Amino acid sequence: MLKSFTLPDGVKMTPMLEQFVRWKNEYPEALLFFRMGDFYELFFDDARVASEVLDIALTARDQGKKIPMAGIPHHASESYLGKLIKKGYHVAICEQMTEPDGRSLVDRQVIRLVTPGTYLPEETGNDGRLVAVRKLDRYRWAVGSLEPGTGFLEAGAMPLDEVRGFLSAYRGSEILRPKGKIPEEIAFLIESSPVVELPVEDFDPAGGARWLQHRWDLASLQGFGFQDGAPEIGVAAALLRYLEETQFGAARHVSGIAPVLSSRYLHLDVTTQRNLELFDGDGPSLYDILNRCKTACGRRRLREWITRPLMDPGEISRRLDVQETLLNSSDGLNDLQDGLGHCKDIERSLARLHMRSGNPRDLAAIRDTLSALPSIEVALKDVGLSHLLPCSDDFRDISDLLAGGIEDSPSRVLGNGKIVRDGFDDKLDEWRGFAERGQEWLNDFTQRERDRLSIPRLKTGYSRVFGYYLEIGKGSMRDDLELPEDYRRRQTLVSAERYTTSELRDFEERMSRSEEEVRKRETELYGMLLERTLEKTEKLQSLGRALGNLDVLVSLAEVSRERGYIRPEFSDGGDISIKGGRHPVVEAVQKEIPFVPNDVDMKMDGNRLAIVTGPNMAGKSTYLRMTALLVIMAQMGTYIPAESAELGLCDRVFTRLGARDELAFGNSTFMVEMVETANILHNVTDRSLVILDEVGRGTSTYDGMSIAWAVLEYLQGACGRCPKVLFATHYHELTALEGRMPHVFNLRVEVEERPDGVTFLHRVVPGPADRSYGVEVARLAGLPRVVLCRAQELLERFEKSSDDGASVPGPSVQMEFFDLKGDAIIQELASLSPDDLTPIQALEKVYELHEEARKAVKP
Ligand SMILES: Nc1ncnc2c1ncn2[C@@H]1O[C@H](COP(=O)(O)OP(=O)(O)OP(=O)(O)O)[C@@H](O)[C@H]1O
Repeated sequence: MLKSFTLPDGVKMTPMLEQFVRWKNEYPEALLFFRMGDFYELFFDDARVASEVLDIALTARDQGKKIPMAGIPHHASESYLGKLIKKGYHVAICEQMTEPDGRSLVDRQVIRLVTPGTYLPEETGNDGRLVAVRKLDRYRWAVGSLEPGTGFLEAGAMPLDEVRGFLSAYRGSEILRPKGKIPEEIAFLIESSPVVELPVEDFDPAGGARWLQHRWDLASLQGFGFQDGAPEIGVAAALLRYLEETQFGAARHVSGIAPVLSSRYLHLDVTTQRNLELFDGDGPSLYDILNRCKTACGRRRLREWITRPLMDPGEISRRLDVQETLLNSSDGLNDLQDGLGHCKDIERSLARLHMRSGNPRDLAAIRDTLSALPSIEVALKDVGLSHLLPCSDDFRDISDLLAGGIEDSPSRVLGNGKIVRDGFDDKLDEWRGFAERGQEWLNDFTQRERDRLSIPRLKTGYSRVFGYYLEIGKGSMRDDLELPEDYRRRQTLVSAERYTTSELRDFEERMSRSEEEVRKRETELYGMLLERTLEKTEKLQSLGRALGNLDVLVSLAEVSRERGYIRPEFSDGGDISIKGGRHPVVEAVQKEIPFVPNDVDMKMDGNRLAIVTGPNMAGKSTYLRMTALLVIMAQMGTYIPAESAELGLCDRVFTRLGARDELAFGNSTFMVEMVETANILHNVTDRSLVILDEVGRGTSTYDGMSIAWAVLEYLQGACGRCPKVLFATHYHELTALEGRMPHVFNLRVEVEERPDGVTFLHRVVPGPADRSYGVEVARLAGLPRVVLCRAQELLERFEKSSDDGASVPGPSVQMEFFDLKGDAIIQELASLSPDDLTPIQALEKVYELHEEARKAVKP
């Protein structure tokens, strides 16, 4: 519980401070942006935080400096807000609700609570997202996500590994969860995210369903694909309610809910997304290579496509068909890129307008996009792809209205610059004309007064405090100067006197009225344009979605055109056959060395477990990753870098490649390696592709090799599934498994041995590698000569003693461990049913197995 805010000792309560304290106590966890004229002021601790995070001056409101204060100009508040939100702060915006009249206290109210997940900055690209998670029981979790920027709400119930994938896909989002201890299964995934704890009742499915039905005026949510009582509905309702509560209004742009259907997508768990560097990595990611999108809607959608490749061949084909059409028409592709270049992020603009953080520029963004629509429509029609966009006629009325109504570059803020175009509204034009003619009148008046007083240097001017005035410099104040009777002194300056007259006062009144009228009328017209636009929310949202999808398809086609990708074919079986495959990122980055294409051939009922050996640096990892990336790209429905490819659909890509993040949470490298391996072994399916790079490396050679061997054995048969596995290893002993185990085959990455060292050919060919060349690679890396010589000497000695079966135990000793006796004991153990044994029987069994095991270890 946060302590309620009280004024520090010695600070005198004033009406304004009373207002501050009241609002601060309503939102104790947020920094309070307290609007005072043209500034948002922060006080006390909030001011200290803001001053430090934003690097702005910390001043004080009172002479005793007991009220620390920091100010942010209202018109520049967005960027400051962004910095605070990025650091995880919540900000409550407390606005002035009445105009200051100099007499009574201005009324103030908090009108919006900005949080990391609900923040929609004016610049696109850093949108927040809300994610909610709730543990249902030992096996199931309910999760959901809400994109305030587009209004997309989804929810689902799923097992832990899928939840982890889901959470990792949306890492860094604001997480909503029921109050209580963080379930440790997901702790490492959410610990670095801003987390909001809500009462458990907020996640109640029945209450949530009732609320959503009422909210959307529906009798049931079954139309969205949710059964009555589905637990994920509670999560969805918690998300939407939180958004509405922070925005102080109905988020009308969230108008439905989609199920998270794990069977619809190729599942990529947290580790895989990171290991394959789909989005971030040390260098460019897959996203970076594929992203040629022109719009923020497209970039958002591309991320989604990469995170969730498809499982439906029909849907994949439809995406590929569009790209094929675009690739057959270079002109069409270029025209579409041009057209999309004029589109803005209308999904976000709509959301911002709904959430009251929008401004006239958001209407201009919608207008610009609608204006670009006809040219895109023509380009699509020319290539026969009209069905990809809603018809532009649907938007003609709103497009014309906005085109005629909104200035080219309207002011962001109402009442501070032009928003509505001249010629759009007679009344507005009239008042504007009046205000403009005012300047002419003032010029005439100035001239008249100069003539009347014979002071050619008499001036007129305007100050916020004193209004319009006539100014006579001290130098023009002749002794005989008699000021006309209607001159009233307003202000005395060192060098001049300022006056007003009744005529000037009348003018001032007329001017201020006309400015006020302009502001009023413009606000009315803006409100009307806004309302008319928001009436089209659903249509505009689907237009935004369609433009985003089109942008991705155009982007992918452009990359394929440039890099010579091909269309993958899909087959019903589960085989993977790729001819001349290339790694999309390595190929793009490594410009000076041509990428050596390689084949991948794995059969469901034939060779499906490849043991990939070869020296360090030969290209084993690259080959493994390439295979995974090509499968992912193909199922995203994009062309791939290869000569040809025929693929069966994969439902999961698992990878065990490296360990990074979790080290920070106290796990050793080996532990992380084993946890990830365990996850794979538990969840692998017939249609999974498993990429294992040097499993067992993190421990002693014999432990490591034993584990690697056992893992392979398990994947080969004991798991009861038949996944496709690529297993890169330096344990050459494992290559002996080809022929001993069905489905296992060897691949090696070739090198050329020369007298002066080795050359990496990066070519993957059948068969096992004969040795590691580790010492040669160490030489290439520049290890001191003396170390290299010693290493070579030791290597020869180890190899010799291994051959002799002498002091250094050879791998063959270890291999026997897995032989028949051990297997028999395991079989025996597995067949036991512990619950059916009496304690005596159990003890007897332990003695029996112990005896067997002893014999197996010491025959
Ligand atoms: N097919 C290829 N064509 C061109 N260059 C390649 C190819 N494969 C790999 N390389 C280059 O070789 C480098 C090393 O590759 P990679 O990391 O895959 O080797 P590795 O065999 O897994 O090494 P280690 O066993 O040390 O982990 C890559 O960074 C890349 O620059």
